[in-house]
Parts: sequence; structure tokens; C-alpha cells
Amino acid sequence: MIRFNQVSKRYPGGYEALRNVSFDIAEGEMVFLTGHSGAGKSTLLKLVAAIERPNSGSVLVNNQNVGVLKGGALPYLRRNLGIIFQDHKLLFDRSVFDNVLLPLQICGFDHRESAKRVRAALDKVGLLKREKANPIALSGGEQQRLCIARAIVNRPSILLADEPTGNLDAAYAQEIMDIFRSFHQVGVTLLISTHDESVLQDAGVRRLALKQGELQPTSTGSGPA
Ligand SMILES: Nc1ncnc2c1ncn2[C@@H]1O[C@H](COP(=O)(O)OP(=O)(O)OP(=O)(O)O)[C@@H](O)[C@H]1O
Repeated sequence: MIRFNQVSKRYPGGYEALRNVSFDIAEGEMVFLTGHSGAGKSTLLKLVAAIERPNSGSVLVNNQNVGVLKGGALPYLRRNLGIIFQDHKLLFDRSVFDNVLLPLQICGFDHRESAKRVRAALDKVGLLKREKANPIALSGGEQQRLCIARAIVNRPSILLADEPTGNLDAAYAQEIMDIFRSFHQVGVTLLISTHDESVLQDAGVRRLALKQGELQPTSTGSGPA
């Protein structure tokens, strides 16, 4: 469950990226976050992950007010969250396998269990045969799938994705969306920021639309935005 209550976010320098934003996302729901460049989509996702803090209002994630979490509590929040960043944040000095392994190492999983989980995650995104490759040798679509494997290896209940199909052609974008739908079917909560029209045509997915930091009346997507 994700709940924003009258959330505003101002960056140092005074720019107000989000203004009085309120919404609820139920457990197991899949929601698109849309809006023009600079509308505040990344900021909203960062507030869910407690990468940024609100200046006012509350951000609840699984009933926890993450806007006021102390540093020591952050790893517990992040264990329940998978994040797919806009700029990938892949490590090019280690293999595909080791990139996915990293979150488990941070959580202290033993080696055997970790290896099992890494291979299960790579299998889900169709990259099992590439585990020894360096991410630099992967195509854009494969790198994006690798990011998804890394985000889900902890089996999070909530998955956040920031423009996951940006720079991909329509066929690759659909592949990525098929992977997200398969997580949705097993009960994962998904919040996906996108302005990709081919993705937004997905009928029945609720949209949260931001415009200059404000939430617009919500709709359920059944055609082009
Ligand atoms: N760390 C920061 N410091 C100052 N201003 C910032 C910071 N991060 C974002 N902003 C500003 O806040 C506004 C919202 O940015 P944000 O990245 O949330 O938008 P977005 O909708 O994700 O855009 P895009 O689709 O281009 O990624 C922008 O005007 C941006 O310049």
C-alpha cells in the first residue's frame, strides 16, 4: 500500500517539484504515473523510496511513514521495494550475475541461497544464459531486463520503475511490460512512470497524471493519453 497525503516537495533553491499530492495505491495494484518532462514523476518515486523527503504531508508505504524514517530503518524499507532507475545504475566492472547478486550481498544472504535467487531472477527476465557476460555487452532492452532482475531478486512486494521503456523500440517495450504484468499477476504492487504511448495503451491500468507538480483527475487507461 502506498498513500500520499497532501505531499509537497521543494528542492534546495526553492523549486516546488510536487504540490499537495494525494493518492492511494492498493496492495497488488498496477498504476502508471504520467506527465511531461519535469512534471515531478521521478521526484514522486524517490519519495516512495525515501531517497527524497517531503517538505510537508505524509508518505505511507505499507503503513509506515517513510518521510520521517531514520537512516537505520531505511534498509528494511528498501528490502520491500524494488527500484528500476531511469539511468540503470548498472555496474560495468562486474558480470550480469554479480550485478543481480549485489542487493542480496548487502542483505547478508548466504552464497547458495543467493545464487539460487539470482538465477531465478535472471530466468524470469530471459537472461539466464548471459549470466557471465559484462552488462556492457547487452543490448538496451537486455540491460533494462537486467535492471528488472536486480530489482526483483529480493522478492519485493512493491516495484517502482522510472521510465522503464525509455529509449526502447515498441517490441522491446512490450517485452518489458509483459514482465511487469507477470509480477502484477502474482500480487506485486507496481508504480511505473512512463510517457510511452505504446505502453499507455494498456487497457484497464489506472493512471496518475502529474502536471507541473500537481496531480490531475485520475483516469483508467483504455486508449491513447
Ligand atoms: N535534486 C534536485 N534539485 C533541484 N531541482 C530538482 C532536483 N531533482 C529534480 N529537480 C527539479 O524538479 C522538477 C521535477 O523533476 P523530476 O525529475 O521529478 O521530473 P520528471 O517528471 O521525472 O521528469 P523527466 O520525465 O524529464 O525525468 C524539475 O523541474 C527538476 O529540474
